[in-house]
Amino acid sequence: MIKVVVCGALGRMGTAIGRLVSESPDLELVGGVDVKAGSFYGVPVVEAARLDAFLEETKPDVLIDFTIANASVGNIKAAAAHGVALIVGTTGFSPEQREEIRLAVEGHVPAVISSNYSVGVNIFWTLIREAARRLPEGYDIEVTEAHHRYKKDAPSGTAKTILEILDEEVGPRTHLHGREGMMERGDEIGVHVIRGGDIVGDHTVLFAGNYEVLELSHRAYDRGVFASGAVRAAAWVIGRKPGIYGMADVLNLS
Ligand SMILES: NC(=O)C1=CN([C@@H]2O[C@H](COP(=O)(O)OP(=O)(O)OC[C@H]3O[C@@H](n4cnc5c(N)ncnc54)[C@H](O)[C@@H]3O)[C@@H](O)[C@H]2O)C=CC1
Ligand SMILES: O=C(O)C1=N[C@H](C(=O)O)C[C@H](O)C1
Repeated sequence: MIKVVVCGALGRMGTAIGRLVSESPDLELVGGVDVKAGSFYGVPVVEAARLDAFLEETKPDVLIDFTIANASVGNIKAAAAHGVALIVGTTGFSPEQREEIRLAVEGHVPAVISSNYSVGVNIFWTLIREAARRLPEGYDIEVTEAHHRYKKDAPSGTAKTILEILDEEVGPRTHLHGREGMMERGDEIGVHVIRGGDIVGDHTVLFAGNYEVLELSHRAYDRGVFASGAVRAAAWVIGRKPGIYGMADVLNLS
């Protein structure tokens, strides 16, 4: 059995992941970590300050982190120091935090890090790459994302990954976050963020040319799509060489 600890256990994603882990025949949920102690699915949730001691006590094989960027970096460092493999779904890292994570993980433990664990979004990213690569010059590009009212980071991690893909395929362009006032369109990529209600996660890329628009969209209807991808990654990561992997590696898309 693969022993799993979930960081952010009492959050929206932690709850969904904990349920799937507790129902899996191959995984054992040994506990959770959150800001306050509690319990979930019959196992303890310990306070964040007790993470090191909890890893020492329970000796999990994998830690799944869906928290918040500032907390996640420390959780990743703690797991790597204990030789625990990682699944990281948290978004909103700064470039400096990404570098801290790279240094903590590389050469120490295998880690899957992805801004989106849904199968559909991982295929969506490949379609965006393909469209950006094949379309001739002259198409204007706009990225839109919509999420629930409680989401803290903007733009979403998934939208940032979309921008990285577009930059790789069409060359780096300015990312213009919203528009207001008088301005002429240049060759920037417009980025637009919507926050409201209980929207689970919508992303759209528009390639607008003369007399035609190519629009690629993904819409998540339930967090289960992210949770099941993260749990699939947790089973996959065990026994891999130390280093950073993406969900494309788990799904064999690369
Ligand atoms: N990669 C993916 O597929 C997905 C990523 N996410 C990302 O996952 C993260 C969490 O999202 P939600 O579950 O919606 O947020 P949430 O706010 O519902 O849950 C986060 C939980 O982390 C806890 N937390 C904060 N500091 C902590 C610490 N030091 N140690 C342990 N727990 C701590 C909070 O108390 C909270 O319970 C966000 O960054 C979000 O963008 C969300 C959905 C899918
Ligand atoms: O916070 C969320 O809810 C989500 N966050 C991820 C992101 O920032 O891209 C993935 C998904 O869209 C849901």
